Amino acid sequence: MPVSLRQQLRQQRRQLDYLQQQHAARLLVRRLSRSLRWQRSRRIAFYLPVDGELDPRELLRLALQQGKYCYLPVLHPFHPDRMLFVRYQLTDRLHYNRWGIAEPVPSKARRILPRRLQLAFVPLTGFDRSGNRLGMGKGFYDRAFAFRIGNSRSPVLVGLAHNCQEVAGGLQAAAWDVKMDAICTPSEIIGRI
Ligand SMILES: Nc1nc2c(c(=O)[nH]1)N(C=O)[C@@H](CNc1ccc(C(=O)N[C@@H](CCC(=O)O)C(=O)O)cc1)CN2
Ligand SMILES: Nc1ncnc2c1ncn2[C@@H]1O[C@H](COP(=O)(O)OP(=O)(O)OP(=O)(O)O)[C@@H](O)[C@H]1O
Repeated sequence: MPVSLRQQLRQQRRQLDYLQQQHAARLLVRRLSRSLRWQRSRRIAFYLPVDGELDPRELLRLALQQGKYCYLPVLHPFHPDRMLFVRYQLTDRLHYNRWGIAEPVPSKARRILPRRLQLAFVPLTGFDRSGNRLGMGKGFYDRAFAFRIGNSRSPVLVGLAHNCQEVAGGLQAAAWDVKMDAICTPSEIIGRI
């Protein structure tokens, strides 16, 4: 995997200032909350942003208000390369994982199997127009949604990204890479949701 490309893209998103981040997050809500896919989905995975990632928290608040079931990624307490999805509600206490990302407590009763999600918003460092994604480099999302490489069509995977995260020349996909069904940036939705 191209370490320097990942680093370069991470640096670019980190350089966006507070107002640019806020503006991007608002455009994202406007764009996605109108979509039929959003309206039809009751079980949705979000993430809590770090490192300049496009901030889906406004979208998360809207989903909670609308009575949807919302889930966040949590690093598996015993398997270092696995990630769980855990239900989140506004009153929940969050804990910081080893990379400083806030997570709910992964109690068994609140977990959901990734295949039961209807829609998942996926963080990324880079994307191309074919839905290829470059992540943080640990393969967590690729492993969690590996079943989508077969013929499964659900959940719909939507990568969220700032415009500056587009890799114009395209990304080389590895065999294990799970493609996004769509990429949503503040200015457009690329692909079908
Ligand atoms: N907001 C958010 N949550 C997420 C992810 C994500 O990309 N964004 N993940 C998506 O997978 C998982 C966490 N994956 C991560 C993978 C690497 C690093 C990281 O910062 N690594 C160090 C160096 C690597 C190391 O320690 O060996 C670094 O980049 O400095 C952080 C999160 C689950 N939660
Ligand atoms: N389905 C899988 N099963 C086993 N290992 C996997 C799987 N998917 C990815 N990996 C491993 O994870 C490593 C990192 O993959 P990659 O660089 O594509 O991560 P990423 O998509 O950028 O990261 P992330 O999903 O954490 O944001 C690879 O070396 C690969 O061996």
